[in-house]
Amino acid sequence: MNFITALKHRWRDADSLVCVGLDPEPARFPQKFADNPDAVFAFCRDIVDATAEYACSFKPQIAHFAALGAEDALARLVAHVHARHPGVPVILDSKRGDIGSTAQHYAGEAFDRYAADAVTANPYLGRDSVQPFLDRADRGVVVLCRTSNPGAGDLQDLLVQSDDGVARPLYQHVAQKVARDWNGHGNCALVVGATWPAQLREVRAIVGEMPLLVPGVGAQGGDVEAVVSNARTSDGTGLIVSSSRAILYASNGGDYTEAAAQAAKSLRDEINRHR
Ligand SMILES: O=c1ccn([C@@H]2O[C@H](COP(=O)(O)O)[C@@H](O)[C@H]2O)c(=O)[nH]1
Repeated sequence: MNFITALKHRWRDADSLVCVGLDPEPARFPQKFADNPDAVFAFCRDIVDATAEYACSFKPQIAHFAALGAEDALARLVAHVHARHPGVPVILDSKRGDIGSTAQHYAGEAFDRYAADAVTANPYLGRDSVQPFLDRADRGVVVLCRTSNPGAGDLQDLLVQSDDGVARPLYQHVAQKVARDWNGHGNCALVVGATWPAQLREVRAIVGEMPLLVPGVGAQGGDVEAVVSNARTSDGTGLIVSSSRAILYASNGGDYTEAAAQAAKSLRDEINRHR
């Protein structure tokens, strides 16, 4: 089953648009992990198992593992999700992009080494840099469009001449390109931050039913109601609303799994009240 179909099944079966972000920061782990040499894997596994019933997907962020030399933990974590929670897609957040010959290896990294169902990709180098990801029709390609960070507009809002001769902000041009030209296999999605509700609405108008990965609720302060009302599709889905720190570190005490589960459940319920 391809990524987009698996995601749709999961939206329906879990009645959830919540994506649980996996951004390990050992300094924020509960005390019980202090002497555990496999703490990164063990903590993330516990969070996965506690939150899976409320999750439409998981999103490990690769830098959080690589900076710790924990790539092996990341590979085992993805394998754990596939084995214990089949049908819950894993989106590897690596934001890769390079010339085609190197991008080929980035696609191998995400889909073969880590067995991710989808990957985030940076479109800045152009279509050929994303092509190795696009070619994997069974996997998803989640292209950066209007990111959640404060400086997103520095470049993404610059006006560029689109193919139809009209000047548009770069993020709208990216949305148009991906929806009209790059999505031949129907395996694309876009990243648009929860911190930008007006832009979410504009992107939704451009891309139709294409899934949007929306980070920025929780720790970054994005408004859930504004996200859902501006960017859901006509059937009340279309969104992968990602939250990492607010779920992972809901408690650093002995109740960390219950607190994470509660945080994921309450985000799911809040989203569902508005869709
Ligand atoms: O525009 C973007 C793209 C990716 N991210 C990533 O999402 C999570 C957000 O973490 P929170 O703790 O929920 O703030 C993190 O891994 C980012 O690298 C993003 O925030 N914005």
